[in-house]
Amino acid sequence: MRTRAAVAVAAGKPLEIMEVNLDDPKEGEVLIEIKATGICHTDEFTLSGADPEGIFPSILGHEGAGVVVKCGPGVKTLKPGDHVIPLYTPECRECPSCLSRKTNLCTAIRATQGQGLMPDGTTRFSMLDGTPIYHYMGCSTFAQHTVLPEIALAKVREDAPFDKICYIGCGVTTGVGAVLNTANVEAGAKAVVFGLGGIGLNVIQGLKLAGADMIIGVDLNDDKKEWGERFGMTHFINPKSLPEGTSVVQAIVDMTKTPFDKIGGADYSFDCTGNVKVMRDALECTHRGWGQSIIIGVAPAGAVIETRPFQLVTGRVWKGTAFGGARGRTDVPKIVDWYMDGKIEIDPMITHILPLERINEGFDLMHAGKSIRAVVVF
Ligand SMILES: NC(=O)c1ccc[n+]([C@@H]2O[C@H](COP(=O)([O-])OP(=O)(O)OC[C@H]3O[C@@H](n4cnc5c(N)ncnc54)[C@H](O)[C@@H]3O)[C@@H](O)[C@H]2O)c1
Ligand SMILES: [Zn+2]
Ligand SMILES: [Zn+2]
Repeated sequence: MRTRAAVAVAAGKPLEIMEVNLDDPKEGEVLIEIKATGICHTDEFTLSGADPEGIFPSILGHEGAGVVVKCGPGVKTLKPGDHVIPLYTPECRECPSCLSRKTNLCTAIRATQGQGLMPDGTTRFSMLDGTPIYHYMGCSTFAQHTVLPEIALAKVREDAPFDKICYIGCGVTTGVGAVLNTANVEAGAKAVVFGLGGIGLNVIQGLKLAGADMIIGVDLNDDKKEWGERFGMTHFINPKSLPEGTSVVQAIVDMTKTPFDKIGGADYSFDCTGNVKVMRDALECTHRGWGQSIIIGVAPAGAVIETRPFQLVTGRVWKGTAFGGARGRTDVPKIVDWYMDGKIEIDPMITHILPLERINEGFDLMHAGKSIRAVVVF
């Protein structure tokens, strides 16, 4: 069939809207119609050329929601008409990683997904002249129709609006999941969130859901204070506004001290900036003996994190998380329920809605720091 897509023709170039060929789903694959897709920072990272694994031409996008149109042979758990959210972290429930119950990083299709291919090693998309177009993060949601393996689709309830729940395909789950799955934050905790963008705000609402007492947000942009407070942040620090000689680490340690606990430090911290210097501060502002710091941000190629080993010897823990530690097919439908039940918010974070033809404006808004999430609707 033919469908409409925004194609990333080369690194650093705007996306081009064009008609493309899309082949039928093969064994274990499903063809879906995308109804809405968010534009995430990671799409921008790849489009800019900074992603060493970026492949072109490709169809980017990994934060979508849509409807099943056609199932390939052997598909058992989905049927035409089902509402689904594509998963860049699939859940096969059969591989060593899935069976370990210790990670969400399913390895069933990892190798081909990283090469922009379906599990059989070929692509379903091509240009009208036959040139293959690569898949992206196994999802390629910047197309009106796309093909995914069955194990990379979460079936969700049919009354949930596509233009909101698409955000659960990455940003919401990453932020909320980092709190609930990776850090396992307990009620009463003191936590710090570095970077109050589309991910950090979801960490904040996850912390509120977990019952954290103190939620400190850190951002270089003062406009983010109001955004953070909107979702439950209790304190804000702009590192640029601290008194001369006070580090952000010292400021956080001081804020978290009590008459009983004169050591101070956060119980949990989250990096949502991708800056390795911020990651170090995030570790070092946590409490001696038990503080945990979770890395969510994606750093530039070749960047390394550093700290003194003594920080870990004295009980601090450094962790990272992908897709918020969520097992997609199991957890994503539950997060959709939380949204529909009003336990988490999405609507205010969708700051812009655009038609596919204007998708490049969504990237411009992100560069300018003007959007939390821009969503493309088909
Ligand atoms: N681990 C995962 O599964 C996963 C999933 C999605 C996104 N990400 C990554 O998460 C990061 C955040 O994504 P986003 O969409 O929220 O980005 P964003 O651009 O919307 O937000 C980043 C925020 O960090 C702030 N910031 C930048 N430098 C800072 C500094 N030095 N100190 C304090 N604040 C600073 C910015 O002002 C901005 O508000 C990105 O690196 C993205 O690639 C990771
Ligand atoms: Zn993303
Ligand atoms: Zn698996």
